[in-house]
Amino acid sequence: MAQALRQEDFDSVRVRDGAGLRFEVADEVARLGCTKALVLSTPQQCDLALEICEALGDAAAGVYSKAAMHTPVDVTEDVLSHLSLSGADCLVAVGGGSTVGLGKALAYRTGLPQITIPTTYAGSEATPILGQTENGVKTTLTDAKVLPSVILYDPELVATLPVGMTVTSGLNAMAHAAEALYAENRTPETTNLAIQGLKDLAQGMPKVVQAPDDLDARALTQRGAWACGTVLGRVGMALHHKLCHTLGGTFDLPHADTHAIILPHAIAYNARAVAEELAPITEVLGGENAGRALYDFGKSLGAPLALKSLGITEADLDHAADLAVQKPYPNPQPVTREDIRALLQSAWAGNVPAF
Ligand SMILES: NC(=O)c1ccc[n+]([C@@H]2O[C@H](COP(=O)([O-])OP(=O)(O)OC[C@H]3O[C@@H](n4cnc5c(N)ncnc54)[C@H](O)[C@@H]3O)[C@@H](O)[C@H]2O)c1
Ligand SMILES: O=C(O)CCC(=O)CC(=O)O
Repeated sequence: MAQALRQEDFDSVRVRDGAGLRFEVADEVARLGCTKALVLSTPQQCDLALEICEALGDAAAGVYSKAAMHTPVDVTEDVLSHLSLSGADCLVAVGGGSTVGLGKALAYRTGLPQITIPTTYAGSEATPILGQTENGVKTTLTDAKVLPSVILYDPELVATLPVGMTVTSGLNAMAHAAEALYAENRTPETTNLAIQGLKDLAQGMPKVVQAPDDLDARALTQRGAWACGTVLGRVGMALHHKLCHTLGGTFDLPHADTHAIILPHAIAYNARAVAEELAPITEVLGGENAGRALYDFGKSLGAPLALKSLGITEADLDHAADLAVQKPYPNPQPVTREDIRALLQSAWAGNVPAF
Protein backbone atom coordinates (compact mmCIF):
# COMPACT_ATOMS: atom_id res chain seq x y z
CA MET A 1 0.00 0.00 0.00
CA ALA A 2 1.51 3.36 -1.05
CA GLN A 3 2.33 5.77 1.76
CA ALA A 4 0.63 9.15 1.19
CA LEU A 5 2.94 12.14 0.74
CA ARG A 6 3.02 14.99 3.26
CA GLN A 7 4.90 18.30 3.03
CA GLU A 8 7.12 17.19 5.92
CA ASP A 9 8.31 14.19 3.87
CA PHE A 10 9.79 16.59 1.31
CA ASP A 11 11.05 18.96 4.01
CA SER A 12 12.84 16.16 5.83
CA VAL A 13 15.21 15.54 2.90
CA ARG A 14 18.63 17.04 3.68
CA VAL A 15 19.93 18.73 0.49
CA ARG A 16 23.54 19.96 0.34
CA ASP A 17 25.66 21.28 -2.51
CA GLY A 18 29.33 21.98 -2.91
CA ALA A 19 32.44 20.85 -4.73
CA GLY A 20 34.07 17.82 -3.08
CA LEU A 21 30.98 17.08 -0.94
CA ARG A 22 31.19 13.38 -1.85
CA PHE A 23 34.13 13.06 0.53
CA GLU A 24 31.80 13.90 3.46
CA VAL A 25 29.67 10.83 2.85
CA ALA A 26 30.91 9.01 6.00
CA ASP A 27 29.71 11.92 8.16
CA GLU A 28 26.29 11.70 6.50
CA VAL A 29 26.05 7.97 7.23
CA ALA A 30 26.89 8.62 10.89
CA ARG A 31 24.40 11.50 11.01
CA LEU A 32 21.68 9.05 9.96
CA GLY A 33 22.66 6.86 12.91
CA CYS A 34 23.85 4.16 10.52
CA THR A 35 27.09 2.19 10.48
CA LYS A 36 27.42 0.42 7.11
CA ALA A 37 26.46 1.60 3.63
CA LEU A 38 26.12 -0.47 0.48
CA VAL A 39 27.30 1.69 -2.44
CA LEU A 40 25.32 1.39 -5.69
CA SER A 41 26.45 2.32 -9.20
CA THR A 42 26.25 1.30 -12.84
CA PRO A 43 29.07 -0.86 -14.24
CA GLN A 44 30.39 2.27 -16.02
CA GLN A 45 30.72 4.15 -12.72
CA CYS A 46 32.22 1.37 -10.63
CA ASP A 47 35.47 3.34 -10.13
CA LEU A 48 33.49 6.23 -8.69
CA ALA A 49 31.65 3.79 -6.39
CA LEU A 50 35.04 2.49 -5.18
CA GLU A 51 36.14 6.08 -4.51
CA ILE A 52 32.99 6.54 -2.38
CA CYS A 53 33.78 3.27 -0.57
CA GLU A 54 37.20 4.62 0.23
CA ALA A 55 35.65 7.84 1.55
CA LEU A 56 33.31 5.72 3.69
CA GLY A 57 36.22 3.82 5.27
CA ASP A 58 34.92 1.46 7.96
CA ALA A 59 31.35 2.44 7.09
CA ALA A 60 31.57 0.74 3.66
CA ALA A 61 29.63 -2.49 3.25
CA GLY A 62 30.76 -2.99 -0.36
CA VAL A 63 29.74 -2.04 -3.88
CA TYR A 64 26.93 -3.33 -6.09
CA SER A 65 27.62 -2.03 -9.58
CA LYS A 66 24.93 -3.51 -11.81
CA ALA A 67 22.36 -0.69 -11.79
CA ALA A 68 20.64 -0.46 -15.18
CA MET A 69 18.33 1.93 -16.99
CA HIS A 70 14.57 1.78 -16.29
CA THR A 71 15.18 -0.12 -13.00
CA PRO A 72 14.68 -3.74 -14.09
CA VAL A 73 13.02 -5.69 -11.27
CA ASP A 74 15.39 -8.67 -11.72
CA VAL A 75 18.38 -6.41 -10.90
CA THR A 76 16.62 -5.17 -7.75
CA GLU A 77 15.92 -8.77 -6.71
CA ASP A 78 19.56 -9.67 -7.31
CA VAL A 79 20.74 -6.92 -4.92
CA LEU A 80 18.16 -7.95 -2.32
CA SER A 81 19.72 -11.39 -2.19
CA HIS A 82 23.14 -9.80 -1.36
CA LEU A 83 21.87 -7.06 0.92
CA SER A 84 21.40 -8.90 4.22
CA LEU A 85 24.77 -10.69 3.83
CA SER A 86 26.45 -7.29 3.33
CA GLY A 87 25.37 -6.07 6.78
CA ALA A 88 24.34 -2.71 5.29
CA ASP A 89 21.96 -0.53 7.28
CA CYS A 90 21.81 2.21 4.63
CA LEU A 91 22.39 2.78 0.91
CA VAL A 92 24.54 5.23 -1.00
CA ALA A 93 23.52 5.65 -4.66
CA VAL A 94 26.16 7.43 -6.73
CA GLY A 95 25.22 8.01 -10.35
CA GLY A 96 22.43 9.06 -12.65
CA GLY A 97 18.75 8.20 -12.54
CA SER A 98 19.41 4.49 -13.09
CA THR A 99 21.47 4.15 -9.93
CA VAL A 100 19.20 6.45 -7.95
CA GLY A 101 16.28 4.32 -9.19
CA LEU A 102 17.90 1.14 -7.87
CA GLY A 103 18.42 2.80 -4.47
CA LYS A 104 14.76 3.80 -4.43
CA ALA A 105 13.61 0.30 -5.45
CA LEU A 106 15.63 -1.16 -2.55
CA ALA A 107 14.39 1.46 -0.08
CA TYR A 108 10.82 0.70 -1.16
CA ARG A 109 11.31 -2.99 -0.36
CA THR A 110 13.49 -2.71 2.76
CA GLY A 111 12.85 0.71 4.30
CA LEU A 112 16.63 1.37 4.41
CA PRO A 113 17.60 5.07 4.36
CA GLN A 114 19.40 6.34 1.26
CA ILE A 115 22.03 8.94 0.55
CA THR A 116 22.07 9.95 -3.11
CA ILE A 117 24.98 11.55 -4.92
CA PRO A 118 23.61 12.47 -8.37
CA THR A 119 25.91 12.61 -11.39
CA THR A 120 23.34 13.59 -14.05
CA TYR A 121 20.47 16.08 -14.24
CA ALA A 122 17.63 13.49 -14.30
CA GLY A 123 16.29 14.74 -10.96
CA SER A 124 15.07 11.38 -9.63
CA GLU A 125 16.73 12.05 -6.26
CA ALA A 126 14.20 14.86 -5.64
CA THR A 127 11.07 12.79 -6.29
CA PRO A 128 9.03 10.16 -4.44
CA ILE A 129 8.50 8.43 -7.81
CA LEU A 130 9.86 5.00 -8.62
CA GLY A 131 9.69 3.65 -12.17
CA GLN A 132 10.38 -0.07 -12.64
CA THR A 133 10.43 -2.38 -15.63
CA GLU A 134 9.26 -5.96 -15.70
CA ASN A 135 8.47 -8.09 -18.76
CA GLY A 136 9.03 -5.11 -21.06
CA VAL A 137 6.49 -2.89 -19.32
CA LYS A 138 7.41 0.14 -17.26
CA THR A 139 5.18 1.12 -14.35
CA THR A 140 5.58 3.90 -11.81
CA LEU A 141 4.53 4.31 -8.20
CA THR A 142 4.74 7.22 -5.79
CA ASP A 143 5.61 6.60 -2.16
CA ALA A 144 7.26 8.63 0.61
CA LYS A 145 9.40 5.57 1.38
CA VAL A 146 11.47 6.08 -1.77
CA LEU A 147 12.51 9.67 -0.98
CA PRO A 148 16.20 9.78 -0.06
CA SER A 149 17.23 11.04 3.38
CA VAL A 150 20.17 13.02 2.00
CA ILE A 151 21.11 14.47 -1.42
CA LEU A 152 24.70 15.59 -2.00
CA TYR A 153 25.12 17.73 -5.13
CA ASP A 154 28.81 17.76 -5.96
CA PRO A 155 29.42 19.70 -9.20
CA GLU A 156 32.73 17.88 -9.75
CA LEU A 157 30.69 14.76 -10.48
CA VAL A 158 28.57 16.25 -13.27
CA ALA A 159 31.72 17.79 -14.76
CA THR A 160 32.63 14.27 -15.97
CA LEU A 161 29.39 13.92 -17.93
CA PRO A 162 30.19 13.73 -21.64
CA VAL A 163 28.86 16.77 -23.52
CA GLY A 164 26.22 14.72 -25.36
CA MET A 165 24.76 13.40 -22.12
CA THR A 166 25.03 16.80 -20.50
CA VAL A 167 22.69 18.10 -23.19
CA THR A 168 20.18 15.24 -23.19
CA SER A 169 20.10 14.99 -19.41
CA GLY A 170 19.60 18.75 -19.08
CA LEU A 171 16.68 18.51 -21.52
CA ASN A 172 15.27 15.62 -19.46
CA ALA A 173 15.25 17.98 -16.49
CA MET A 174 13.67 20.79 -18.51
CA ALA A 175 10.92 18.37 -19.57
CA HIS A 176 9.82 18.01 -15.94
CA ALA A 177 9.54 21.80 -15.61
CA ALA A 178 7.79 22.20 -18.98
CA GLU A 179 5.03 19.72 -18.08
CA ALA A 180 4.76 21.20 -14.57
CA LEU A 181 3.68 24.50 -16.18
CA TYR A 182 0.35 22.97 -17.26
CA ALA A 183 -0.09 20.28 -14.62
CA GLU A 184 -3.67 20.03 -13.37
CA ASN A 185 -2.54 20.19 -9.73
CA ARG A 186 0.07 22.96 -10.18
CA THR A 187 0.32 25.75 -7.61
CA PRO A 188 1.99 29.19 -7.88
CA GLU A 189 4.94 27.68 -5.95
CA THR A 190 5.42 24.78 -8.38
CA THR A 191 5.11 27.12 -11.36
CA ASN A 192 7.74 29.50 -9.92
CA LEU A 193 10.06 26.60 -9.19
CA ALA A 194 9.58 25.22 -12.71
CA ILE A 195 10.41 28.63 -14.22
CA GLN A 196 13.50 28.90 -11.99
CA GLY A 197 14.64 25.45 -13.11
CA LEU A 198 14.13 26.36 -16.78
CA LYS A 199 16.08 29.60 -16.34
CA ASP A 200 19.02 27.93 -14.55
CA LEU A 201 19.30 25.25 -17.20
CA ALA A 202 18.81 27.64 -20.13
CA GLN A 203 21.61 29.79 -18.73
CA GLY A 204 23.88 27.00 -17.54
CA MET A 205 23.71 24.45 -20.35
CA PRO A 206 25.35 26.51 -23.10
CA LYS A 207 28.12 27.34 -20.61
CA VAL A 208 28.83 23.74 -19.63
CA VAL A 209 28.71 22.63 -23.26
CA GLN A 210 31.41 25.26 -24.00
CA ALA A 211 33.41 24.58 -20.85
CA PRO A 212 32.50 21.22 -19.23
CA ASP A 213 34.85 21.88 -16.26
CA ASP A 214 33.24 25.20 -15.29
CA LEU A 215 32.15 24.20 -11.77
CA ASP A 216 30.10 27.35 -11.16
CA ALA A 217 28.07 26.66 -14.30
CA ARG A 218 27.81 22.97 -13.36
CA ALA A 219 26.49 24.00 -9.93
CA LEU A 220 23.92 26.26 -11.65
CA THR A 221 22.74 23.37 -13.83
CA GLN A 222 22.51 21.13 -10.74
CA ARG A 223 20.37 23.72 -8.98
CA GLY A 224 18.15 23.77 -12.06
CA ALA A 225 17.95 19.99 -12.07
CA TRP A 226 16.97 19.96 -8.39
CA ALA A 227 14.18 22.51 -9.09
CA CYS A 228 12.94 20.53 -12.09
CA GLY A 229 13.11 17.22 -10.18
CA THR A 230 11.26 18.77 -7.26
CA VAL A 231 8.34 19.88 -9.43
CA LEU A 232 8.28 16.46 -11.10
CA GLY A 233 7.70 14.99 -7.66
CA ARG A 234 4.98 17.45 -6.69
CA VAL A 235 2.66 17.66 -9.70
CA GLY A 236 1.32 15.25 -12.29
CA MET A 237 3.08 14.79 -15.61
CA ALA A 238 1.22 14.27 -18.87
CA LEU A 239 1.71 13.38 -22.55
CA HIS A 240 5.46 13.96 -22.75
CA HIS A 241 6.39 11.74 -19.80
CA LYS A 242 3.83 9.09 -20.77
CA LEU A 243 5.27 8.85 -24.28
CA CYS A 244 8.84 8.66 -23.00
CA HIS A 245 7.92 5.90 -20.55
CA THR A 246 6.26 3.89 -23.31
CA LEU A 247 9.22 4.31 -25.63
CA GLY A 248 11.78 3.71 -22.89
CA GLY A 249 10.10 0.72 -21.25
CA THR A 250 8.91 -1.11 -24.36
CA PHE A 251 11.67 -0.33 -26.88
CA ASP A 252 14.47 0.04 -24.29
CA LEU A 253 15.43 3.45 -25.67
CA PRO A 254 17.95 5.57 -23.74
CA HIS A 255 15.98 7.68 -21.28
CA ALA A 256 17.55 11.13 -21.64
CA ASP A 257 17.88 10.96 -25.45
CA THR A 258 14.22 9.99 -25.73
CA HIS A 259 13.20 12.95 -23.57
CA ALA A 260 15.39 15.31 -25.60
CA ILE A 261 13.81 14.20 -28.89
CA ILE A 262 10.16 14.00 -27.80
CA LEU A 263 10.04 17.19 -25.70
CA PRO A 264 9.55 19.82 -28.47
CA HIS A 265 6.90 17.65 -30.14
CA ALA A 266 4.89 16.93 -26.99
CA ILE A 267 5.02 20.55 -25.92
CA ALA A 268 3.96 21.78 -29.38
CA TYR A 269 1.09 19.24 -29.27
CA ASN A 270 -0.15 20.64 -25.96
CA ALA A 271 0.55 24.29 -26.79
CA ARG A 272 -2.64 24.25 -28.87
CA ALA A 273 -4.57 24.01 -25.58
CA VAL A 274 -2.28 25.81 -23.10
CA ALA A 275 -0.19 28.38 -25.00
CA GLU A 276 -0.48 30.89 -22.18
CA GLU A 277 0.70 28.46 -19.49
CA LEU A 278 3.68 27.57 -21.69
CA ALA A 279 4.67 31.22 -22.30
CA PRO A 280 7.53 31.05 -19.73
CA ILE A 281 9.36 28.74 -22.14
CA THR A 282 9.58 31.38 -24.86
CA GLU A 283 10.29 34.04 -22.23
CA VAL A 284 13.32 32.00 -21.13
CA LEU A 285 14.49 30.61 -24.49
CA GLY A 286 13.17 33.18 -26.97
CA GLY A 287 11.37 32.10 -30.16
CA GLU A 288 7.79 32.24 -31.35
CA ASN A 289 6.28 29.23 -29.67
CA ALA A 290 7.27 26.80 -26.93
CA GLY A 291 7.71 23.68 -29.09
CA ARG A 292 9.87 25.40 -31.67
CA ALA A 293 11.88 27.19 -28.95
CA LEU A 294 12.75 23.83 -27.34
CA TYR A 295 13.58 22.29 -30.71
CA ASP A 296 15.92 25.17 -31.59
CA PHE A 297 17.51 25.20 -28.12
CA GLY A 298 18.24 21.45 -28.32
CA LYS A 299 19.57 21.77 -31.86
CA SER A 300 21.86 24.66 -30.89
CA LEU A 301 23.44 22.42 -28.24
CA GLY A 302 23.81 19.43 -30.57
CA ALA A 303 20.98 17.36 -29.06
CA PRO A 304 19.72 14.32 -31.00
CA LEU A 305 16.58 15.28 -32.92
CA ALA A 306 15.36 12.07 -34.54
CA LEU A 307 13.96 8.95 -32.87
CA LYS A 308 15.27 6.89 -35.79
CA SER A 309 18.80 7.67 -34.58
CA LEU A 310 18.01 5.62 -31.44
CA GLY A 311 17.28 2.47 -33.49
CA ILE A 312 13.49 2.43 -33.35
CA THR A 313 11.99 1.56 -36.74
CA GLU A 314 9.16 3.35 -38.52
CA ALA A 315 7.10 0.14 -38.17
CA ASP A 316 7.50 0.31 -34.35
CA LEU A 317 5.68 3.66 -34.31
CA ASP A 318 2.27 2.00 -34.79
CA HIS A 319 2.78 -0.20 -31.73
CA ALA A 320 4.11 2.79 -29.76
CA ALA A 321 1.03 4.85 -30.69
CA ASP A 322 -1.28 1.97 -29.68
CA LEU A 323 0.42 1.68 -26.28
CA ALA A 324 0.47 5.43 -25.75
CA VAL A 325 -3.31 5.72 -25.94
CA GLN A 326 -4.15 2.53 -24.03
CA LYS A 327 -4.61 4.13 -20.60
CA PRO A 328 -6.26 7.55 -20.38
CA TYR A 329 -4.59 10.26 -18.25
CA PRO A 330 -5.12 13.99 -17.82
CA ASN A 331 -3.60 16.02 -20.67
CA PRO A 332 -4.45 19.56 -21.78
CA GLN A 333 -4.98 18.59 -25.44
CA PRO A 334 -7.13 15.51 -26.12
CA VAL A 335 -4.94 12.50 -26.93
CA THR A 336 -6.00 10.66 -30.07
CA ARG A 337 -4.20 7.78 -31.71
CA GLU A 338 -4.09 9.57 -35.03
CA ASP A 339 -2.46 12.68 -33.56
CA ILE A 340 -0.01 10.68 -31.47
CA ARG A 341 1.01 8.65 -34.52
CA ALA A 342 1.62 11.93 -36.40
CA LEU A 343 3.63 13.32 -33.47
CA LEU A 344 5.78 10.16 -33.39
CA GLN A 345 6.33 10.29 -37.15
CA SER A 346 7.61 13.84 -36.91
CA ALA A 347 9.87 12.99 -33.95
CA TRP A 348 11.10 9.84 -35.71
CA ALA A 349 12.15 11.84 -38.75
CA GLY A 350 13.67 14.67 -36.68
CA ASN A 351 11.43 17.30 -38.25
CA VAL A 352 10.41 20.53 -36.57
CA PRO A 353 7.28 19.91 -34.46
CA ALA A 354 4.25 19.29 -36.66
CA PHE A 355 1.57 20.74 -34.36
N1 LIG B 1 11.78 8.34 -10.69
C1 LIG B 1 12.13 9.54 -11.09
O1 LIG B 1 11.72 10.54 -10.52
C2 LIG B 1 13.03 9.66 -12.28
C3 LIG B 1 13.32 10.91 -12.81
C4 LIG B 1 14.19 10.96 -13.90
C5 LIG B 1 14.74 9.80 -14.41
N2 LIG B 1 14.43 8.60 -13.86
C6 LIG B 1 15.01 7.34 -14.35
O2 LIG B 1 16.43 7.49 -14.44
C7 LIG B 1 16.94 6.67 -15.49
C8 LIG B 1 17.79 7.49 -16.43
O3 LIG B 1 18.76 8.22 -15.71
P1 LIG B 1 19.87 9.06 -16.45
O4 LIG B 1 19.31 9.68 -17.65
O5 LIG B 1 20.47 9.90 -15.41
O6 LIG B 1 20.90 7.98 -17.00
P2 LIG B 1 21.75 6.83 -16.30
O7 LIG B 1 21.73 6.92 -14.84
O8 LIG B 1 21.32 5.53 -16.91
O9 LIG B 1 23.19 7.16 -16.85
C9 LIG B 1 23.49 6.91 -18.22
C10 LIG B 1 24.95 6.46 -18.34
O10 LIG B 1 25.80 7.54 -18.03
C11 LIG B 1 26.69 7.17 -17.00
N3 LIG B 1 26.93 8.38 -16.21
C12 LIG B 1 26.09 8.97 -15.34
N4 LIG B 1 26.65 10.06 -14.83
C13 LIG B 1 27.88 10.17 -15.38
C14 LIG B 1 28.93 11.11 -15.25
N5 LIG B 1 28.83 12.18 -14.47
N6 LIG B 1 30.06 10.90 -15.94
C15 LIG B 1 30.17 9.85 -16.79
N7 LIG B 1 29.19 8.93 -16.97
C16 LIG B 1 28.06 9.09 -16.27
C17 LIG B 1 25.96 6.10 -16.24
O11 LIG B 1 26.85 5.29 -15.51
C18 LIG B 1 25.29 5.34 -17.37
O12 LIG B 1 26.18 4.47 -17.98
C19 LIG B 1 15.75 6.07 -16.18
O13 LIG B 1 15.57 4.76 -15.72
C20 LIG B 1 14.60 6.98 -15.75
O14 LIG B 1 13.38 6.34 -15.79
C21 LIG B 1 13.60 8.52 -12.81
O1 LIG C 1 11.10 6.13 -14.65
C1 LIG C 1 10.87 6.63 -13.57
O2 LIG C 1 11.46 6.31 -12.53
C2 LIG C 1 9.86 7.73 -13.52
C3 LIG C 1 10.47 8.74 -14.36
C4 LIG C 1 9.79 9.99 -14.43
O3 LIG C 1 8.63 10.14 -14.11
C5 LIG C 1 10.57 11.09 -14.95
C6 LIG C 1 11.19 10.88 -16.27
O4 LIG C 1 10.63 10.20 -17.14
O5 LIG C 1 12.24 11.48 -16.49
